[in-house]
Amino acid sequence: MNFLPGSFKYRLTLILGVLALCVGLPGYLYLDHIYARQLVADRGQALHGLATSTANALTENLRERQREVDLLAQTSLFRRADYADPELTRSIERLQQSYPHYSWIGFADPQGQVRVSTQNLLLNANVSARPWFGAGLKGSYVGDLHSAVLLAKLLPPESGDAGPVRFIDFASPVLDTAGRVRGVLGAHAHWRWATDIVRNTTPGNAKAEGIEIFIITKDREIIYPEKVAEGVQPPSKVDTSQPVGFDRWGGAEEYMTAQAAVRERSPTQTLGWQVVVRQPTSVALAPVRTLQRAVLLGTLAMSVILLFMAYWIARRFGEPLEQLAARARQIEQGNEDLQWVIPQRSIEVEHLVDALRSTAATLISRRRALEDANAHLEKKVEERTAELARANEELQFLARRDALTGMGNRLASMERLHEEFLRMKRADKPYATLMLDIDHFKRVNDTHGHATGDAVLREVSQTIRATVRDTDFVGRTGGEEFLVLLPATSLEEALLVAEKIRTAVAATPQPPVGQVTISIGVAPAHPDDANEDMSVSAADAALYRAKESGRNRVAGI
Ligand SMILES: Nc1nc2c(ncn2[C@@H]2O[C@H](COP(=O)(O)OP(=O)(O)OP(=O)(O)O)[C@@H](O)[C@H]2O)c(=O)[nH]1
Repeated sequence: MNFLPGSFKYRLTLILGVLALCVGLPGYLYLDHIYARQLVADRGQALHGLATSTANALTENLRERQREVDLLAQTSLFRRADYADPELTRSIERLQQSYPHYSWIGFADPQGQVRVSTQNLLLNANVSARPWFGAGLKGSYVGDLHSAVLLAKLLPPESGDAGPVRFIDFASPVLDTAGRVRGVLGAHAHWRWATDIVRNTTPGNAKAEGIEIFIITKDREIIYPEKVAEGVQPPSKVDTSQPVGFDRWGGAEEYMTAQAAVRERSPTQTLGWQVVVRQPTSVALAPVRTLQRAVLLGTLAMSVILLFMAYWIARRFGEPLEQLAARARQIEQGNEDLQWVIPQRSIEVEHLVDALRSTAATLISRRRALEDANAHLEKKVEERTAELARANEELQFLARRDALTGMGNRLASMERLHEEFLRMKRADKPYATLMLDIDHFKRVNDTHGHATGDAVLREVSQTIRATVRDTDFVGRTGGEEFLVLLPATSLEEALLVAEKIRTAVAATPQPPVGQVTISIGVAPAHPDDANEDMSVSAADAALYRAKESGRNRVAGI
C-alpha cells in the first residue's frame, strides 16, 4: 500500500519534512539533554558552592572562637593569677569587646563556681551542672546551640520579635603551672553570630532567586534561620555523594537542595551541623526550561522553514514536469504548433524536452504519413467501390438480359411483370399479358441447324420489339417463348397488338427457312388479381388454345 501522496510536489515535501524531523528531532533531543544536564549541574554546583562556602565560614569562625578561648585559657595570667585579680576580668572583657557576639565570658573554679565574669554577670553562680563546664574540665569544647538558661534574665532584652536567647558555648580547661586544673574558661556566643556569617556569604540576589540557607543539626532540627514557616521539614535523607538533590521539604513545591558539613575542630565530639541551601526547582531550572523552549521552538521553526523550502524546491522541480505533461497532452490532442520554452530547465529536464520534442516530431510525421495512407486508401476504396458498383450494374443488367436476342430474360420478365402488377394496383390501370411461342420451331432446328434456329429467334424478337411501343416490354422467357406486357392496355387493344405482332412475324422472311409463324395467348391483368401469375397463367392457357386451334393465331380469354 502506498501512503505517499500522488503529486511529486507533495511527495517531495513530505519526504523532506520527515527527513527534517528525523534530523532535527535527534538534534533537539541531544541539545536538550546535554545542555539541560549541564545547566542542572551548573545550578547544582552553584548551590553546593554556596552551601560549602557558608559551612566553611561557619567552620572557620567556630575554630577562631575556640582558638581564642583556648589561647586565653593558656595564658600565664589565667594559669597563675588569683581569682580576685582584676586583670582577669579586664582580660575577658577585652576579648568580649574584640568580638561583640560574645554575650558572656566567665572563669569558673574546679567546683563550678564562677569566679571571674564579664560585667560580673553570674559571678559566684554555680555552673557545675552546665555541659560546657563538665566538658571544659576535660578539654577544649564547642557546645551545641542551646537556650540561655541562667543568663536569659540578666542580659539586656532583645530588640524586635527575636526569639529566645540562644548561645553556643566554647570552653577550655585552665591548668596551673603544675598542670592541675584550676578552672574552666567558658564563653557564650550569641546565635546572632550565625546570622552575621550567613548574611556575609549570602549572594545579593538570593532573595530574588528564592535561595534560602539553613543550618540544621544532626537531629534534623533547623537552627537557622531562627524562624521558619510552619511545616518546613529539611530533607530526611541527603545523598552526600551528589552535590545536589531534590526534595519537597514537607510541602508541595520541589526544591533543588545542596548541603555541606560544618567541620568544627573538636577532638571529643562533633556538632554535626549541616548547611543546607535550597532553591525552588521551578526557579533554579528556569533557564533550563527557557533553553528547552528555545531549542524546541528553534527546531520547530527550522522544520517549518525546511518544509517551506522543500515545498518551494518541489514546486520548482515539479513545474517543468507539469509543463511537459501539458505538452504531452497537447501532442495527444493533435496540436502540432507547440512551444518548447519550459521555465526552470535543468539538464535532466532539457534531455526530457529533447526526447519529447523528438517523440512529438516522430509522432507528427507518422500521423501525417498515416493520414496520407488513409487518404490514398480511401481514394482507392472509392475507386474500387465505383468499379464494383459499375460491375454490379453490369452484372444486374447481364443477369436480366438474354444473351441471344438482347431482350430481357426470364428474370427481367418476372421483375417487370411484378412492377406492372404493383403499378396497376396503385393506379388502377390494368395491363395486358401476351405469351408468344414460335410454331414448330423444333423443325427449324432439326432441318436447318441450331445456328439458323438462333438467327430465327433473333429475327423474331427484333420483329416483336419493333412492332410494340417502347413503353411495352418484350422478354424471352424460354427457348422459343416470349412475354410481352402492354401497360394500361385493355384486352381488346391487346388482341389487336397481338394480331399485329403475329402478322409482322409471319410477314418477315426468314432465309433459309422461309417463313415462321407464332401463336399468341392474350390475357388482361385485373386489379382484383391475387398476384401477377394469374394473368400469365391465363395467357398461357390462351396460348395453348391457339396452338390447339392450329397455330399462327391469337387467342384471348
Ligand atoms: N436454335 C435454337 N433452338 C432452340 C432454342 N431454344 C429452344 N430451341 C428449340 O426449340 C424447339 C421447340 O420445340 P417444341 O417445344 O417442340 O415446339 P415447336 O417445335 O415449336 O412446336 P409448337 O410450339 O408446338 O409449334 C426445340 O427443338 C428446341 O431445341 C434456341 O435458343 N436456339
